[in-house]
Amino acid sequence: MSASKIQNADNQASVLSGSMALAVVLGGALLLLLPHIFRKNLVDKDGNPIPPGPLLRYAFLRRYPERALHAWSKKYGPLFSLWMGNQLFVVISDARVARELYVAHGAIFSSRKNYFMKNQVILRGRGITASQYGEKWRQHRRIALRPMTPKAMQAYGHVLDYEARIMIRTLLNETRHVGLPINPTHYVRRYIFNNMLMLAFGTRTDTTADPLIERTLALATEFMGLTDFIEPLQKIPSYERYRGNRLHDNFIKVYGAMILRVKARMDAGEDVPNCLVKTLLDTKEEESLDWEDMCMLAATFTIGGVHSTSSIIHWFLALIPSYPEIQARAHEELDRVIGQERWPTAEDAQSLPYLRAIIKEVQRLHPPFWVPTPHYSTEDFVYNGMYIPKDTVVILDCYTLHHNEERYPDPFTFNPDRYLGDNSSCADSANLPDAMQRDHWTYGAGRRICPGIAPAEQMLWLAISRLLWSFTIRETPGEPISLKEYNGLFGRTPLPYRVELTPRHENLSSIVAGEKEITIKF
Ligand code: HEM
Repeated sequence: MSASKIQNADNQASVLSGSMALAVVLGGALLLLLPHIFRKNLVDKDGNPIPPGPLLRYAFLRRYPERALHAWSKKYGPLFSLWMGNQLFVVISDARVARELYVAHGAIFSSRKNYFMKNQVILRGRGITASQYGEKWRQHRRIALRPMTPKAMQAYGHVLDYEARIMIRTLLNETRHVGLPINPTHYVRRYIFNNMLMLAFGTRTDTTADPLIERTLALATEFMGLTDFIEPLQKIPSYERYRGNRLHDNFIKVYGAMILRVKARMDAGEDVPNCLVKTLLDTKEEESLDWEDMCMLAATFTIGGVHSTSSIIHWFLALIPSYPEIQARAHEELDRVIGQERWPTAEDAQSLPYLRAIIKEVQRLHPPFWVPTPHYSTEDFVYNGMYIPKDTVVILDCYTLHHNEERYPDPFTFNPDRYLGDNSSCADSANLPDAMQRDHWTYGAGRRICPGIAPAEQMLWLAISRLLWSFTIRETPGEPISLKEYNGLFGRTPLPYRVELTPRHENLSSIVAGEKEITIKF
């Protein structure tokens, strides 16, 4: 063999050994990566496997996560599992399974994962919503529920009534003075925000331009937007971590200042209405509450109520112009039962079944969250031969639950008729023994079910019944409202829109006139 041939053969051999080494390295890397790419199928000591689910692991679910969950539920059934990184998720898409796990076995499925961002950095284990199941959560929830008992809510009746009047009056004035059409966002948010301020702090804002509204809503939006990121990065300083710490400090600063103002009013002998903060100040020694407990409770209570409740009113206003025949039926019921001389009050709810059905149907088709706050399991459990290990995140797939054809025939159609004959409140409906009879799952389920259902239902009733009594609500010509798109990954509000509000009664101005806006100075 000539010297040059030998040289070529050597070259080829080294190229070959180079590519083999590369293949070995890549193969090794792939082997190491496989467990991070594909699901792990765990089994318990009796051989029960975890619920079936997709083959791959996911870092996160993109926009419209409900669509992916719905598709998977069709493929894998009403209880499936999903790996998000190294965390096992179990997804419930059926009413009976939801009741079995969340209600019948609530002692196992009522905790929260100790998420880094929301729980550890921002709320520091406080504020009910992110607290793990246990004594502190139980104690804080019991305290927060005090201003929302049926008796306490009766005492608030006139407050909610008053705020609904102010909302309609402001809308009427704006449509008159500024001209049509109108973006309802500010008005609806302020209505709910004032109610929440009364419930939490015994105070209100007297103008839509009050900077307090923007400030606290911005904090709430930031809270909802900040989520966890990859675990090793959580240990090192990062911008996200800085934002979480800053939000914690801002909660203390803003809500702490508001608590101190209530205290100053109480110290000055002012008759502060019953509210969460008054309860906290009165019982802080007896309940051993520290300053962070108080600030975080006030913050999450306010945040919990504002976005969720106002989002449903937004969806109602976005939706109703597309259904003139449904709006006409609601107007007919209002004219027949209430008439023109007065407008609906809280006491009229039982006499207006079609209106109540509309509100339930809006909540079914457009809840503020398709995936309510996840629960976390604290013991191993076997359901129907499927193993749910301790430390599993459990989520309620409300999109699939709310589009179940057996429970809601023709589920994608907005059809309030399906709720005619359902006289129960959402709170009572959640306690029905047959989960398939429950109206909807918008408020979650089990021991962590939303504690604010009673005020939320009353706020929704007063707002929606009075909007319908007062106005004909139409889409603005040339500005179609999207009912498919929405803002937010976890919370859902419609994209910004404007509607035309045409007063239905000559005496509307005199009905909403009268009382001056109350100013309560902090
Ligand atoms: C229409 C309005 C509302 C909706 C749709 C709603 C929905 C929810 C949902 C789905 C949960 C999670 C339930 C679960 O973990 O299973 C929740 C929890 C919570 N909500 Fe609401 N909510 C609303 C209004 C309110 C109001 C008005 C308040 C306060 C007065 C409030 C305070 C809370 C609190 C403190 C929690 C945490 C409960 C816990 O973890 O134990 N919510 N809400």
